[in-house]
Amino acid sequence: MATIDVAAERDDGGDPVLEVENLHTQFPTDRGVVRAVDGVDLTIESGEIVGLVGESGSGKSVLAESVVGIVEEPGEIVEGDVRFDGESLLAMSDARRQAVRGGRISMVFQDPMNSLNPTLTVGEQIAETVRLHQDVGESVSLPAELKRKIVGAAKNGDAWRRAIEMLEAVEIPEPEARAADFPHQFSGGMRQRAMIAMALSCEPDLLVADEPTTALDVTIQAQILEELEGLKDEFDTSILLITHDLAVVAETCDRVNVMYAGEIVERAETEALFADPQHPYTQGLIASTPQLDEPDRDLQPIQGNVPDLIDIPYACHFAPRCPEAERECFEIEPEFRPVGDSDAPGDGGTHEAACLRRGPDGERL
Ligand SMILES: Nc1ncnc2c1ncn2[C@@H]1O[C@H](COP(=O)(O)OP(=O)(O)OP(=O)(O)O)[C@@H](O)[C@H]1O
Ligand code: NI
Repeated sequence: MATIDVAAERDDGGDPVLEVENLHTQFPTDRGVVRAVDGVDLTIESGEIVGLVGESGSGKSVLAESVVGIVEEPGEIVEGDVRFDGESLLAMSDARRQAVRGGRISMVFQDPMNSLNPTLTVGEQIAETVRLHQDVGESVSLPAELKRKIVGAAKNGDAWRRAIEMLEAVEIPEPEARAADFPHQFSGGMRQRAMIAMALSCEPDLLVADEPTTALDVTIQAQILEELEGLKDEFDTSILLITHDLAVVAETCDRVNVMYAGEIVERAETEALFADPQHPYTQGLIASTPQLDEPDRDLQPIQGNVPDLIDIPYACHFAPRCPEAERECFEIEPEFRPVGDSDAPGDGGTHEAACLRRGPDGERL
């Protein structure tokens, strides 16, 4: 029996790190219940970068906050599950949940100034995270591999040295000198790198990055995304990358989930999504976004706005803005089904959309 357990523990390549199942997260307000996440399924396999895209107000950040456990009160998860490494985060004890979320899941936000402490040097903050993580490693039963890593880090020297290594890993020049700087002495791009260093310093299995480069100029953004990809390999971290920027997704992600008004409407390998977008919302998003390879193409904005998530009276949330909507779209809840050309590169039958008017093999219904 013991050998089976060990083998099962070691052989975890390709298993989902994160499984979000039928998740509903809501905020009660004076005006009614905001259904910010309204029945979302989403999976991240080990070693993947998975994108989550959609217009402002579609519920991306609330989904991320639900995964990381920082939904703002009185908001709460009212239905569904979030499983990490096969184990329900919602069902586990508070202590264990805190240990898992503190040690194995990290989050990076758009504005690092809100997450970095202005009164501590950057090095001190990263070192503190390293120390905290070492404590977690002692007090909780973690997989053997992770424990080895933690013990390794401790042996490597103190937390300060580890902090400098992390700053070096995210390519902060002169990391030893810069570790003694305060956050305001860093440029925007460097602060974002420092945030990523801090998030990765506990060697998480999952990094949730919510618009990590949106505030930065395009060149720095590209550099940081490239680094994120490198760090993913170096630290063996899976990444959920949230953005409203399709170009970022195209550059960085293995798979993409498109979110609209609290729901996922399409998911596919990145290549298949861009080569053959299926859901009218995804098609609208792509048509309204400048593409690197066709910078001169006319942009077609999607008509209308993301609806108020308080009371959506129609079955397909996109129906009122959809050029192809018919009466049934307002009445019948669309289920996910395979769409597009399953023989196309990168498809492999994993391209799915929730639209009554789409079927397999590029069928228009
Ligand atoms: N604390 C809160 N109280 C009430 N409603 C909230 C709260 N936080 C988020 N919402 C609502 O949930 C919905 C989804 O918001 P969310 O921030 O997740 O969107 P988003 O897709 O991340 O948008 P953006 O691209 O602008 O970041 C919005 O209607 C928002 O007003
Ligand atoms: Ni957001």
